[in-house]
Amino acid sequence: MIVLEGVSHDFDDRPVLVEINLALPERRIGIVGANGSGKSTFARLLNGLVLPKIGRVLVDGIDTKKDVKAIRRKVGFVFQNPDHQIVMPIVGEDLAFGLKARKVPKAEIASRIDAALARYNLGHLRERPVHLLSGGEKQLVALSAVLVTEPEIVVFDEPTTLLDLRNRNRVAAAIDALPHPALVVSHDLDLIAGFERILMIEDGRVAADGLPSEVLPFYRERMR
Ligand SMILES: Nc1ncnc2c1ncn2[C@@H]1O[C@H](COP(=O)(O)OP(=O)(O)OP(=O)(O)O)[C@@H](O)[C@H]1O
Repeated sequence: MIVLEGVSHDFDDRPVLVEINLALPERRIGIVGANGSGKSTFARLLNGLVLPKIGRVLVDGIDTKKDVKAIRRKVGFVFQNPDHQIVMPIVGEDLAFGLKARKVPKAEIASRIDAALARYNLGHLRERPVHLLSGGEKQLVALSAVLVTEPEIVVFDEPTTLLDLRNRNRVAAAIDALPHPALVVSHDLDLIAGFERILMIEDGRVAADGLPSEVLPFYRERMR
């Protein structure tokens, strides 16, 4: 479980997150908020991409400031733009990258990549140059590259924003089918409407926290 204790963060003395206290045990948590409200920063705190200036973020009791390597192993992060995440030119190489960094044996790397690509019927893309993939394929490859490292929790930062409707639906189905607990930052309210819990961030604070049926109508009203 992820816990935030008295978390505040600023960039160049400009407050971005203020006094956040949360325990996040649910399997599906959505995070909404206006542009610039602090959602990405919040998401990045959860796997140590951002370390809080004040307070602590704990993942299964481990402080992100104390053991960021362990946190990265536990919490996978899927970026809004897969181009910011995919580092190798060929799909299979990209999936191998994180496993090599974790010193996974060669034979196991091959079988884990096969299994990860098979999950989304992407096996035929294994030798494909990344730049030839469609947006939806790229996002699913980026998700596969995270899942192949076997994280316990997955954080998504606006995973459907860049996608057309068909690809958005593929990624939504992938998130839905994921056995992992997932936290999803999104402006796509349909994507998170079936989640267990929604956090609404406003000016760096948690302005609403509850069921989608409570928080989403409130958020829609705030955005009018
Ligand atoms: N690395 C950084 N350095 C300086 N300022 C930053 C940095 N990252 C974010 N900010 C600023 O912090 C504020 C919150 O940004 P954040 O990306 O967390 O918002 P967001 O809610 O995810 O926005 P959006 O919906 O537009 O993606 C913004 O004003 C942004 O410009």
